[in-house]
Amino acid sequence: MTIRIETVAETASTNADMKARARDGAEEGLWLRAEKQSGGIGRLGRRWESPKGNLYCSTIVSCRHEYPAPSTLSFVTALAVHKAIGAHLSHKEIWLKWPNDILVSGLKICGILLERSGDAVIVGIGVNVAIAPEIDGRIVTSLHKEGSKSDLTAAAFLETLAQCFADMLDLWRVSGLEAILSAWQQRAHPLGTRLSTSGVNGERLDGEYAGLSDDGALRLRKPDGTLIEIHAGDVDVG
Ligand SMILES: O=C(O)CCCC[C@@H]1SC[C@@H]2NC(=O)N[C@@H]21
Repeated sequence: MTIRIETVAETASTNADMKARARDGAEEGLWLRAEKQSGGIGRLGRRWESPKGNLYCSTIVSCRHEYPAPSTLSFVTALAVHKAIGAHLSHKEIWLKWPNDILVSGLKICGILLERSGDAVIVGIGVNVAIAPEIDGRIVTSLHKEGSKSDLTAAAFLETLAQCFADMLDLWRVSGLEAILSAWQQRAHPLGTRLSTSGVNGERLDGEYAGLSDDGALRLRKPDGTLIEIHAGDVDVG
């Protein structure tokens, strides 16, 4: 796959732009990056603060029935971001948190948003490179705060990320979901970590992390010992 990166100074949302490009026949390998976004979109209809200094980018993945389910691209993307962050913060503990969060020093450092567009999936990634804006009232972190080179730019980080993403996409297509979920679980916070989940209907459930199911659902051990599977929603550590 040939990687091609296009950068604009500002747009509303790189995901929205990539959807339009997908309708015009954009091909895999294309990445759109904006130096800032005026209408960045987060998961569950939230806003994504997008000041200059951080990475805002989107790419496109074509899906076919012989590949794993499109929704599992969230694990592929999280693994790619994890690897790219590891390349710039080699001495830090970097954990994956279901469904597609990356935690550095226990704090959120990026956001991933997958959107369907016909037979393709638009993968949107925001990474706090230089600035750590408050996300939903939570303290978050950035690559600079965690000790990356202070001159690391969003553009340079995307060069690393686009290659990591191409590698993980290959693993997903060639070795399948089992290999991806196994790699994901090796990089997740420890088994037994206390989690608090909020489902789509707002219902909260507390329990301990007990790994993933074969299709990528979150396994949660409730205080009474029963095991449940979570297929959608948000998860907090602790
Ligand atoms: O809520 C989240 O955690 C996901 C945030 C995803 C933000 C990225 S920034 C690049 C792309 N364009 C958008 O409008 N959103 C995604």
